[in-house]
Amino acid sequence: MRTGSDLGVRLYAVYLRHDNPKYNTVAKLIRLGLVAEVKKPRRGSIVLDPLSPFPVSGPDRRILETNGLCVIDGSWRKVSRILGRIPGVKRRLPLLLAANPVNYGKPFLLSSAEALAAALYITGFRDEAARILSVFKWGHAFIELNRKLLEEYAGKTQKEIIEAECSILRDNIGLTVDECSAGSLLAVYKRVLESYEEKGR
Ligand SMILES: C[S@@+](CC[C@H](N)C(=O)[O-])C[C@H]1O[C@@H](n2cnc3c(N)ncnc32)[C@H](O)[C@@H]1O
Repeated sequence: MRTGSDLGVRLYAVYLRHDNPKYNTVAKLIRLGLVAEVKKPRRGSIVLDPLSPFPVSGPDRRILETNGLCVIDGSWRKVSRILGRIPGVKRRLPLLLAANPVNYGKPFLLSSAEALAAALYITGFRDEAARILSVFKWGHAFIELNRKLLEEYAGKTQKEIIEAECSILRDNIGLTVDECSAGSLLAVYKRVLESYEEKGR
């Protein structure tokens, strides 16, 4: 079996063990040797944090190649408080929809496996993204559901990705041109996260 280190990108997880390991996506990826568990992110690695103002973008590929990619796996109720204290090159993902059975169709907040796969896809590691998703029964649905969006973001700069997200949100939730910026997108995503925290997912 291929391991995290021969996927082409080193994948890491800070695994906080907040939920049932039977249903946890990172627990499975660690078990299969596709992701290495770490106590804190490796120096210089990209850390996936939904509250970063900066989206993962094409030029991040070089950082992934040299320093790897890290996910912080915990309960959505607790993880936002913890994320702020974790060091690293923080990146959020652009707008995508979850395809896992718990949150199917819901925007922005993805399972750890989906988040890793999305970052890999956007930075041009499509085979690696497919490999990560292939170990879940529902994994293929993530790319199918998000193919158009992923293609729109893949290889683009942060500025281009923010523009793409703004036009999607303008069409779907009526965000106005004046409002649309990295900061206003972050405010939208913060509200999404707060609603998850309230519902206790
Ligand atoms: C909060 S944990 C929940 C994991 C879930 N229990 C599971 O089994 O996969 C999900 C992690 O994936 C990453 N993630 C998910 N959605 C993201 C987004 N929109 N932007 C950046 N990172 C995201 C973050 O590291 C986040 O802490």
